[in-house]
Amino acid sequence: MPVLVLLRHGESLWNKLNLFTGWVDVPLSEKGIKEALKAGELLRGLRFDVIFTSELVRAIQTAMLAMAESGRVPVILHEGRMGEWGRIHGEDGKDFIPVIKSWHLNERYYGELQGWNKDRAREVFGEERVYLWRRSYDIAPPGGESLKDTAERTVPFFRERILPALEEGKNVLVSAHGNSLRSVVMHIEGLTKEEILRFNIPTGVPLVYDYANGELVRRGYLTEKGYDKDLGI
Ligand SMILES: O=C(O)[C@@H](CO)OP(=O)(O)O
Repeated sequence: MPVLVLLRHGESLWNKLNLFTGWVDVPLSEKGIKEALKAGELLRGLRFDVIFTSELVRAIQTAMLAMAESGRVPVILHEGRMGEWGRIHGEDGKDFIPVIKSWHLNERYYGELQGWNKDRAREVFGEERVYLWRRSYDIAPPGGESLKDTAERTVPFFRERILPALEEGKNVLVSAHGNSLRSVVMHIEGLTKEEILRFNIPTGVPLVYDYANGELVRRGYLTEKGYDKDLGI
């Protein structure tokens, strides 16, 4: 039975500084690197056939680090000259996992909030307003994307690229972001606008689904103690 794993990147250097990040392309912190390696350890029993990541380095790093000790080598499929010159020829190079990057999986574009400290933003704009910008379905931060706007690019990508891979029987890892993954989970689980307000995904904890008879069935968050089915909403 094919498996879908959704993985929010480990802590980034801007998560650590409590700054709104969005499309600002910052790397993982040391804690984030450890979280990614830990996720990889937990996922060791699964053999992934394809990996999808956003175009942002924190998601790419997370996927690569998680796969570091998997016994197989994740290889980014670049386009253009990089793609031509990076082609694999020898038989020995066969055991790789294709990594497909797409901006469709990028974090919500945070517009004018990118670079603001989250506590400072609450002081200036008020607790309630900032909460709605961050967690509501259709209230967009100034100049940025609401979750609904984000879903307009993540969900078609999910339908057109990720679901077909599952239908082909492939095990799929998706390494992306808090809000881009919230929009995907909202779609998979059919969450309401009220439920999505309360839903957030922890960094570096794999959320696992089984794909059976055209349906995704939640196995839950994979932790050291096993699976935890509770989405916390
Ligand atoms: O800053 C961001 O890009 C995101 C994820 O860290 O913020 P939020 O905590 O509002 O989801």
